[in-house]
Amino acid sequence: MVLSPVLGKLVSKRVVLASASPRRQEILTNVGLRFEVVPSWFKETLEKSSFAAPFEYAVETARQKALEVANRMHVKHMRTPDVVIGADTIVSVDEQILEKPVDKQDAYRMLSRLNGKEHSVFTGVAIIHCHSKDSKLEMEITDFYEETKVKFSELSEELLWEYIHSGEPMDKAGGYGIQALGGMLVEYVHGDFLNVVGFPLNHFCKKLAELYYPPSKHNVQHKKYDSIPSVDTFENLSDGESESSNFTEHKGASKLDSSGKHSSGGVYTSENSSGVRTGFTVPLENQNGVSQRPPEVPSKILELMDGFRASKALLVASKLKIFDHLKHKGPLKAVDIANEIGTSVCGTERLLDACAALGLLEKTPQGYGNTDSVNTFLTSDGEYSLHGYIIHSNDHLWPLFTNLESAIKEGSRQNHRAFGKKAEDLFKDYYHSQEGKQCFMAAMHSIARLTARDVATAFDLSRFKSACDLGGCTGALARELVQIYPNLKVTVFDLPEVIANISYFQPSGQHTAPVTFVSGDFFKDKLPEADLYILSRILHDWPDEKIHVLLSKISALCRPGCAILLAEMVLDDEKKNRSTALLQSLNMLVQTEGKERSGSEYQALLEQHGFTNVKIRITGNLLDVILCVKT
Ligand SMILES: O=c1[nH]cc([C@@H]2O[C@H](COP(=O)(O)OP(=O)(O)OP(=O)(O)O)[C@@H](O)[C@H]2O)c(=O)[nH]1
Repeated sequence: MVLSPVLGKLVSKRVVLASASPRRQEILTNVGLRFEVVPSWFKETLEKSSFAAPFEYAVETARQKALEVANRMHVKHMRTPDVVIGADTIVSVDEQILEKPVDKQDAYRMLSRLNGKEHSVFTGVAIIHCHSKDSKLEMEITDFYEETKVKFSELSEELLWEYIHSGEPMDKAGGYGIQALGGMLVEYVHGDFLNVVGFPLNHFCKKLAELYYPPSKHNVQHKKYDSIPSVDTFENLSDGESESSNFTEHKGASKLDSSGKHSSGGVYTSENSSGVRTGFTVPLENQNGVSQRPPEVPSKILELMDGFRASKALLVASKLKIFDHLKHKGPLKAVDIANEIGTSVCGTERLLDACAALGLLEKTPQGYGNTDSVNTFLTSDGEYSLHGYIIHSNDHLWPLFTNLESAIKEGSRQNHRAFGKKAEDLFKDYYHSQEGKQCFMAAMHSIARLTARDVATAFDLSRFKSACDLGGCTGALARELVQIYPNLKVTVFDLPEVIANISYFQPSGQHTAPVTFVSGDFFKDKLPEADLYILSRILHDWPDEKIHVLLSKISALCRPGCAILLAEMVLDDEKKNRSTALLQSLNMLVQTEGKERSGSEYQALLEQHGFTNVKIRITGNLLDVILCVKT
């Protein structure tokens, strides 16, 4: 994820959002931040006239909200959080500060003031880093604000009252919610939209970047409410990490005692002349006597270098069903999990700690527990479980990938090296045992479940009466299609050994229109007739020659107006951008004669068989979708 180097810094920390605002919770949850919500009890009653500018009021209120929560959590429960985030949003118009209206009349007064005019929305944000030392709370506080200008249209009295009666204004600064009905009142927005909604996410990420990757000294801004430091892209930041890069001290953060007062002296780590935090400085000179510093740590390279370790930790934890145990019995201590699954305590503890540090598990004094996304995607019984694909990756793809070097040298698949036998046909290899068959089907099923909605809705398919999903395996996509298009009759066509095993994957107790299953080999046997032929993750298994055989068979059955829907990872034409798809192409190299292709390559293949009007949708999910029509 693009922002992960910055937000990743918070993954292992206990983060608390000191706000009851559902909008702030949503904005931060949407970017994957995990935090507890502890609404602040601070009353927003600071004397407005004592602040020189409206933003100072918002910043101070945000600070007080966050300080109240940090102190309360430390004193009351002795559960000191690592980071507390507070925020306060106000509207400023004609030198007046507007907060949330107290009643409908108040909302009317506010909205009348804003009517037909431009106003400013300020959100003040405070980020407090807490440390408990000798049971005393030490805090380092960073604050900032963001301003967005919003202009209201000229609105009639009637419209204002209609809006007020909707109830929406009551818990919103300035008496409107730009993200909902209030959006209709707004003529323009200059600046960060989310700032108006209640949380300036962009500035927050930049502030984190500034805190965790301090700029070199000549860039440091000293003014209290100075401009945002320039950070080009978050992903390019070197995180210079190792464990020592946890927040220590930075320009712009002031050290506070538990009363919120600034204290002198402190825990500053030293900064060398280039602003790099070090414990001590080693002078380095090259042969010419010019002093040199080693280059910044290449975090992206290090991450890739070690990526296989993280993958394997995830695969092994899944294989050992650790996530399943934690879902049903967690939180559990390492020793209890080790006893449950029959593993060593020392090894299990290391694996659990690694999974926690990777953000998969939560580690608390009660033990280890799953995060929400692990419950959804990594346990074997989750509706959108990837467990099947993970086991396939561990047992099948991993051994193949260990032979990638040979695959590159030889340009061919490596089943013989990985599994000690000559590869026949891709599917014969998988289906040689009942276990292999079910493992492969579970893998395909889990990807199909996760992608089916996006594939089915990438284009409007409502004009088609019948569809045939060639190689449709367990019917996961077919079922999604009949749900979305109730008039569509869908047939799944797959090998007899697949059809014989579909009962394991049928949903229980769901009353959806039935899907028909027909067994056969799409290269050899007669295909069912249909208006729409679906090939989801099929063409990438095969070389061009085989694809031509299949497409010509389909083309022969298609009348004009019939269509083909492909679901594949589509490469960009220059083959340089989509790393997931490019890595998938290596995955096809180690095990098949197929490959991933670009949109133009698919278009060329399809057009040779009379399928034109090729449209491509990049879904943002694992599979992209191509629709083309027989002319
Ligand atoms: O367009 C929109 N403008 C503002 C909002 C919401 O308004 C409130 C602002 O109030 P405040 O900053 O005091 O925050 P509270 O909701 O009281 O929560 P705290 O516990 O943090 O004090 C805020 O919720 C904005 O989201 C909006 O929704 N749309």
